[in-house]
Amino acid sequence: METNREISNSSFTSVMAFSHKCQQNIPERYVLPPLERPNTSHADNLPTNLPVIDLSKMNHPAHRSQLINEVRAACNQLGFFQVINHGIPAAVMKNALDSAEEFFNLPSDEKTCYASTDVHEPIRYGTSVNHGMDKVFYWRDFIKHYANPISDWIHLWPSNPPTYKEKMGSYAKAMKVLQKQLMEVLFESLGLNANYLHDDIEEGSQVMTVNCYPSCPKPDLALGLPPHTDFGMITILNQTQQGLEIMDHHKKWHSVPFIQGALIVQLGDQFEVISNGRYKSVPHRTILNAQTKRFSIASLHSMHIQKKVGPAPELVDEQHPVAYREGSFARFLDHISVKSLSEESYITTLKIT
Ligand SMILES: O=C(O)CCC(=O)C(=O)O
Ligand SMILES: [Fe+2]
Repeated sequence: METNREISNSSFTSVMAFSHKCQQNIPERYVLPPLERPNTSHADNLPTNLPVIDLSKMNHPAHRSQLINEVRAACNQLGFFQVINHGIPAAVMKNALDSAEEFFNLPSDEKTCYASTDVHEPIRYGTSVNHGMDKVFYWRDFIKHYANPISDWIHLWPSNPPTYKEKMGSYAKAMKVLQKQLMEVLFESLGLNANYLHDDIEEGSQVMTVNCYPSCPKPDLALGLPPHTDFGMITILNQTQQGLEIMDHHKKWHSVPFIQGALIVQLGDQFEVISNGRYKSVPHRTILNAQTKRFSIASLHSMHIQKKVGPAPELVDEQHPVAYREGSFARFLDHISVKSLSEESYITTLKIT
């Protein structure tokens, strides 16, 4: 019997392969309906002051409360901020992005051996197909792999380029440390103990999604990734150049500026539920560039996939009644939720109206 991996392997065409062939036009199925195109859906191209937070304040008792206030303001406003002085060496960040680029530049058959559409596979190479809208494809290739605990999974990660495991592995470990620090700050910003859910976070899941957005001859007609929210607690993102857009509470899109050395932090749906809706997960999407390829690495941190997540009892009172039912996010092995696209999103089903 043919396995899922063999089937998708034999019929798989990457966007990278298309982008080599398509000099002028893109295949019809990548062309979005006019209202979903990047330039027609209220994209805000004016520079905006999106929050940038200096994490070195974390280690100075005199400055920590200022940091907590900045994080609270950013999360109330957007569910998004960038961090600088986060302690991750520049070489670790660069090595991971270089490994991503080397991997995607490999000949097709070295990548398609990881191709699968089965979200249970611990390592998966693919192109984006939007959930439930099977006519719409998005202009990116990705490789996704489990990282927690890294010792259980790293042997499955690509062996070529030869330093991939080591470089991406160091980056994954650094992200795990950073997410714990961020989680403490985030919980404090909600008035919770910094060690809130400590054990659950320790045993939680970490998935690395490594994205390649090839240059696109018609960047106004397609998207790299559709609008979505990440389902987990937080996502930490490292990128080679600008391309991410986030949506504010007025449904206005903002381009996220590229800041050398910074990392992007985004709140996911699980954090929205735990915060009892005080903070909202941030809808985001990626736009394309006619000239250059863009690489990004999203480190997705969530509660264990089977764990039921509900609002923190400390955040429920008369002014803030329970806003979400408790539920497990097990169906989101693929990590992408669709809050901003559809009323049928999972988080909407948990919401108590
Ligand atoms: O590439 C980016 O900037 C965003 C990636 C992303 O949203 C994801 O992998 O979920
Ligand atoms: Fe995302």
